[in-house]
Amino acid sequence: MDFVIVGGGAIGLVLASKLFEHGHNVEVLVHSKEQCKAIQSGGGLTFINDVGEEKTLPIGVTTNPQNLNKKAIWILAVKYHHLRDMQLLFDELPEETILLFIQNGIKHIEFARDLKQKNILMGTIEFGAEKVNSNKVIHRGIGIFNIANFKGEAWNNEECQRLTAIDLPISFSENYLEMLLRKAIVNCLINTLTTLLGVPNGDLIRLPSHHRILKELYFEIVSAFPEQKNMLPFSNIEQICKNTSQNTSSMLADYRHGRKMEIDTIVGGVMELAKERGHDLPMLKTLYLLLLALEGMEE
Ligand SMILES: NC(=O)C1=CN([C@@H]2O[C@H](COP(=O)(O)OP(=O)(O)OC[C@H]3O[C@@H](n4cnc5c(N)ncnc54)[C@H](OP(=O)(O)O)[C@@H]3O)[C@@H](O)[C@H]2O)C=CC1
Ligand SMILES: CC(C)(CO)C(=O)C(=O)O
Repeated sequence: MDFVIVGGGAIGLVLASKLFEHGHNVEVLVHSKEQCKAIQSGGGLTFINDVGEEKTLPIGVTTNPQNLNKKAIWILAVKYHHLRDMQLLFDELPEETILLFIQNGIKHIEFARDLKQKNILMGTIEFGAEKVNSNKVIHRGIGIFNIANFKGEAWNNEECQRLTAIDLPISFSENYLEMLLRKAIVNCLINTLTTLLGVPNGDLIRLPSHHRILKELYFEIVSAFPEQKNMLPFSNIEQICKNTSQNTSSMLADYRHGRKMEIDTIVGGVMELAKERGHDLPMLKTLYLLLLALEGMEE
C-alpha cells in the first residue's frame, strides 16, 4: 500500500519510518526545502525506535505535492492550525483520495467535514514522538493508534486495513467523536500539565505533587463526560504517562520551540463541549488561561 505523509514533524516522521520498515511505499511532503535537502543529502531519515536502535531509512521526501501518488492514503501529520493554510492542497486532490487526520483535539472535525474528499478517517495516537532535528526522530514508547471512519467507509476497504500490518497496536473505533473526545481529554490532562510544569510525561505519575493535580483534574473533566469514565479510567491516563514517560508532550515541545500551541482545539474544544452540558470545569479553565498567558508572553 502507498502512503503519503503530509508534514515532516515528530509524528509524521515516526509514522513514515514505521510504514517504510514494514515494506509500504511512503513519501513525505515537507514544508521546507532545507528539511528536504537534509533528509536527501544524509542518505535518508534517521529513525531511533522505541528500544533505542538507530537506523537510516531511505524514505522519499518532496516539497512538491504534484509529485505524489493521489491513489495513496494521505496521512495529515500537521498541527490543527496548519490545516487552514493547506486548503488549496485539498482542493487539488481528487475526491477519491483517502485522507487520515491524526490531530489531537476536536476542532479539525469541522475542517474535515467541509472537504470534498469522500473517504476520510480520523485517528488518535497514544505514543510519543520527538523530532531531534530535520532528519532525525525518536519514537517514544508504545501506545495505541485508534482509527475510525469519519466520512465514507474507507476502513472497511481491505487495502486500508493493510495499515495494521505494522508493529503498532492499531485499533478500530466505531464512533469517531467518542474517540477524539477521549484523546482530547488525555491531552487536556497530560499536555497542559507537562507544559505548565515543564516536565516529561512520566513525571506526572512519578512525583506525588504532580500526580495529585493530574488526578483532581481528571475527576473534574470526567464529571462533565461520565460516559468516558469506562473508556478512560484514571488508570489509562497513568498508563499513557508510563508508556510515554520520556516524551516531551507535543504542547511542551511547541512551547519550548516558540511555536503556536494547540490550546484551542484541545483545551478550548473540551471546555466548549463541557459548557454545552452545563459544566464549567474551573480547574481546566485556569490551566487554559495560564497557557494562553504563556503563549502571549512569547509573542
Ligand atoms: N508529538 C507527539 O508526541 C504527538 C503528536 N500528536 C499530534 O500529531 C499532530 C502533529 O504533531 P507533531 O508531529 O508533534 O507536530 P510537529 O510540529 O512536530 O510537526 C508538524 C509538521 O507540519 C509541518 N507543516 C506545517 N505546515 C505544512 C504544510 N503546509 N505542508 C507540509 N508540512 C507542513 C511543519 O513543518 P515546518 O516545521 O517546516 O513548518 C512540521 O514539520 C498534532 O496535531 C499533535 O497534536 C499526537 C500524538 C503524539
Ligand atoms: C500521547 C501524548 C500524550 C504523548 O506525549 C500526546 O498525544 C502528545 O504529546 O500530544
